[in-house]
Amino acid sequence: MLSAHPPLGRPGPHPAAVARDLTKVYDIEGRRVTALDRVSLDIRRGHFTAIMGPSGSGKSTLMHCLAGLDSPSSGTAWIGEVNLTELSDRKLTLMRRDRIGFIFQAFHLLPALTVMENITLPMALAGKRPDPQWLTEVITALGLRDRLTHRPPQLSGGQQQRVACARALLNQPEIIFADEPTGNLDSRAAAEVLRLLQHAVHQLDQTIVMVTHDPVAASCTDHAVFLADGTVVDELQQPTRDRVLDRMRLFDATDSD
Ligand SMILES: Nc1ncnc2c1ncn2[C@@H]1O[C@H](COP(=O)(O)OP(=O)(O)OP(=O)(O)O)[C@@H](O)[C@H]1O
Repeated sequence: MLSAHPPLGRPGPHPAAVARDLTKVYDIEGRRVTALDRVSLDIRRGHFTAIMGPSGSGKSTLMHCLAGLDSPSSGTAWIGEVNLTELSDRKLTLMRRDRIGFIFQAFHLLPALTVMENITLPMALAGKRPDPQWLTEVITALGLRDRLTHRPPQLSGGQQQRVACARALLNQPEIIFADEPTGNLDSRAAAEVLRLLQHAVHQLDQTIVMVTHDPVAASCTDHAVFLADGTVVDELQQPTRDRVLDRMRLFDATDSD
């Protein structure tokens, strides 16, 4: 299960996740669609990484392969030292449950459960008890102390996404994958969720990978990776909104060529 992967040559601690030559080809009624074409990438531990690119560029496919939600046609994905492509389905399920956190655009909370029950459910299903001190810290950091007995339908979208963030953080996963986490929120609620994700990375040492279309969201990250046609075409360190917008305009220019 443990195997070394070739380093991309960057300094720093062992990456939280690694892609090497990840390729994903879909076959739709005899028509082959290459969603990922030999993508190699290191996700740095303790960093906030954005995955950006035009619609259909392969962002979700890359995230799903890195998170063990989908299997590549060829190439390898690691979480820490574990090669996902060598895991059985059962071990992959345990890996996702125990070591990976997820935040989705549509929150995916259970409406009949309270906020507290939603936050603690994944750990309860894994037969684990949260560390009480950490639970309090997460609930406080996400501003949910007064909401714990509420149910999701009683909350705004921003509040629901904060519950989903708390649920993802509680297990202290090695890495959190967030798929358009601000896609359903107005700009104020989005800014709040992004601030909390930044806080989780910089104060709580969490690693987060976020797929986003939004240059403002990308500007909250430490590193933006740009995909086009299933390949990595650019990366920006400490991206600002304007630099991300400039990069996105290049895609528009290429599209209209
Ligand atoms: N299950 C699937 N079956 C067939 N083709 C797929 C499947 N999932 C994705 N694709 C194709 O793979 C390519 C990449 O899709 P993907 O969803 O990863 O892109 P994306 O960058 O996340 O797009 P968006 O920003 O619109 O969500 C697209 O051409 C898409 O049509």
